[in-house]
Amino acid sequence: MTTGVSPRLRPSHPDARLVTDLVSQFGLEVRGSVDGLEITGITLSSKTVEPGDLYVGLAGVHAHGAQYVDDAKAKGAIAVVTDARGATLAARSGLPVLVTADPRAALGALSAWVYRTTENTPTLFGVTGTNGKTSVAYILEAVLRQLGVLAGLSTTAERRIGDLAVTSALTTPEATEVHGLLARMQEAEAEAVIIEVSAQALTRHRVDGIVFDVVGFTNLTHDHLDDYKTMQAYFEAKMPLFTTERARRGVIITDAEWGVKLSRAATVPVTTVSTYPGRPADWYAAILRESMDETRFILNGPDNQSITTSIPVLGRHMAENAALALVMLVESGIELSAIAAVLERDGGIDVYIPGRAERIANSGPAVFIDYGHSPDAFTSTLDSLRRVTDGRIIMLFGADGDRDPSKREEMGQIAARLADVVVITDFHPRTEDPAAIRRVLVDAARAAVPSRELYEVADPRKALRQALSVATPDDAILYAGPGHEDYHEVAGEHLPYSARDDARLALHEFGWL
Ligand SMILES: CC(=O)N[C@H]1[C@@H](OP(=O)(O)OP(=O)(O)OC[C@H]2O[C@@H](n3ccc(=O)[nH]c3=O)[C@H](O)[C@@H]2O)O[C@H](CO)[C@@H](O)[C@@H]1O[C@H](C)C(=O)N[C@@H](C)C(=O)N[C@H](CCC(=O)O)C(=O)O
Ligand SMILES: Nc1ncnc2c1ncn2[C@@H]1O[C@H](COP(=O)(O)OP(=O)(O)OP(=O)(O)O)[C@@H](O)[C@H]1O
Repeated sequence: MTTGVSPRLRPSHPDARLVTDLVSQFGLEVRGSVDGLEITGITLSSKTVEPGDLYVGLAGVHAHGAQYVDDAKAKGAIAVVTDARGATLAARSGLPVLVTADPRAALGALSAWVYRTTENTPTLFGVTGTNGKTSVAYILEAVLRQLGVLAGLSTTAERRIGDLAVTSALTTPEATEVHGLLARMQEAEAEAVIIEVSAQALTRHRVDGIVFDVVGFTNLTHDHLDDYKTMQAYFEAKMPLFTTERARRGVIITDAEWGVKLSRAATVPVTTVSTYPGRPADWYAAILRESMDETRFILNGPDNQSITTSIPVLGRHMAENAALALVMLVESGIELSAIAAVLERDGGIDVYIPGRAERIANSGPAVFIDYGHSPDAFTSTLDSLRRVTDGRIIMLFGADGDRDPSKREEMGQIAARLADVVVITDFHPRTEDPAAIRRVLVDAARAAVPSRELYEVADPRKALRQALSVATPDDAILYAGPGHEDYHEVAGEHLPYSARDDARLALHEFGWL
C-alpha cells in the first residue's frame, strides 16, 4: 500500500542561481539574510524537496504548504517563498523567507527563471480538451519519432524523455515540476516537448511561464463540473490556452459547437479540423476502414494537401485524434509530404497508447482496457466497438469517487443503451461509499433499459470474471475506467491493481490465453 508520491524528472546538472538576483528580479520582500545563497531547484511539495531547493509554501485546500517548512528544511531547502500568512508559519524554521502576495500566480515565472526554460526552448506542443489529450500527445510523439525528432512527453500516464519515464500523479504537473521537466528535456536535447494541459492546470497557473508553439483542442463534453459548475465556465477555463499570452497558433476540432466557439474566441491564428464534410473547416478527416486493431483514414487540407494513413487503435475518435496531431505538426512547420513519406515507410502511425482502447489478447473474446471515464468517452468507444464486433458487447465499469458526481447517471444510461450486457463495479471510490456510487450507476442503467442484462459486482477482479463468464469468443468486453493505472484509490490509499494484468490472468483462467 502506498500514498503515491511519484518521482519527478528535473535537471541533473542545474545551474545555480543567486537568491539576491531572484529577489530583485521579482520584487520579493525578504525576511532574513539571503546574501550569497544559491538555489538549484524549486518545489512546492516538502515531500519532493531536493538539497539546494527554493521551497514554495502555498495555501491549499487542506493545509498551508508553509506548515511543512521543517520537513522541507530537513530535506535541504535553503529558502522559502510564501504569502504573508505562510511567512508567519515559516518563521520558526530559521530559513530566509521571501514574501509575495500570490505565490501561486508567481510560480510559473519563478520556476522558468530558476530553470532558465525560456532560453533555447524546444518546439512546444500543448493539447487540451475533455477527452483525447493523452492520445493526441502519444500520437504527436510517435510521428515525431518516426520523423527522427526526439520529443519529451508529459501526459496523465507518464512523463517521458527517450527511455527515461516516471509515472504521473496529475495530468498536468504543478508549475515547479513543469519547468523542471522542461529543463530536463532541454538537457536531453529534446527538439520538441508535448504537454497535456488540463483545465485545472490553466486555472491553477500550472503552465504559466510557457508559450506553446502550437496548441490543439479535441472536444469539450460533460466532465469536471464539480470544479466548474457549468459547461460555459469549463469552456472559459480552457479558452486562455488559445490566446497570445500562452500560444503562437492553435488547431481546433470543430465537429461540435464548443470547438467552433473556441475558434472564434481564440486570439491566436487558428486552423480547424472536422470529420463532418458539412462543417466549415480547413482540414477534413474521413474514415476509410475500421477494425478492432486499426483505423484507417484520409485527411485532406488546403492546397490539395492529402494523407492516407492508419492508427493501430480501435475507434473513429482515435482517427480524429490522429488528424488533430498531424495538423498540429504541419502547423509547427513540418511538411505534410515529409510526414506522409515516413508513415508510408512504416505502414502507418507507429504508436502505443497505454490503456486507451488497449486490446489485451488476440484469442477469446476481445478484451479492451480503456481510460474512458466520462459519458462522451463511453459513447465514442461503444459506438466504435459496435461497428467491428460480431457478437455482444459487455461493458464493465465503475465511477470515480470524489470526482464530478453529476456525470454518473449519464454514464449508467449510455452503458445500458449501447452495450448488450452491463457489469457495474468499484473504480476509485476515494473517500466516498462505493456502494452508493454503484447504486447511482445501477439505477440509471436500469431506468434507461429495464431489460438490459446487468450485474453488480463490487470487487473488480470478480466483476471481470463475471464479464468473462457470460462471454463467447465473438463478444467484446470493454473495461472502461482503469486504463494505464496500476492502483485503486480507496480512502486515501493506493491499493495495487492493474486491470491490464488482471485481464491477462483472467483470460488464462478461462482458457482463452
Ligand atoms: C484541487 C487540486 O487541484 N488540488 C491540488 C492541490 O491540493 P491542495 O490544495 O488540497 O493541497 P493541500 O493538501 O492543501 O496542501 C497544500 C500545499 O502543501 C503542500 N504539502 C502538503 C503535504 C505535505 O506533506 N507537504 C507539502 O508540502 C502541497 O504540495 C501543497 O502545495 O495541490 C496539490 C499539490 O500540487 C495537488 O496534488 C492537488 O491535486 C489534486 C490531487 C487533484 O486531484 N487535482 C485534480 C482536480 C486535477 O488537478 N485534475 C486535473 C485534470 C485531470 C483530468 O483531465 O481528468 C489534472 O491536471 O490532473
Ligand atoms: N477524441 C475523442 N473523443 C471522444 N472520446 C475520446 C476521444 N479520445 C479518447 N476518447 C476516450 O477518452 C478516454 C481517455 O482518452 P485520453 O486519455 O486520450 O483523454 P484525456 O483527455 O487525456 O483524458 P485524461 O486527461 O483523463 O487522461 C479514452 O480511453 C476514450 O475512451
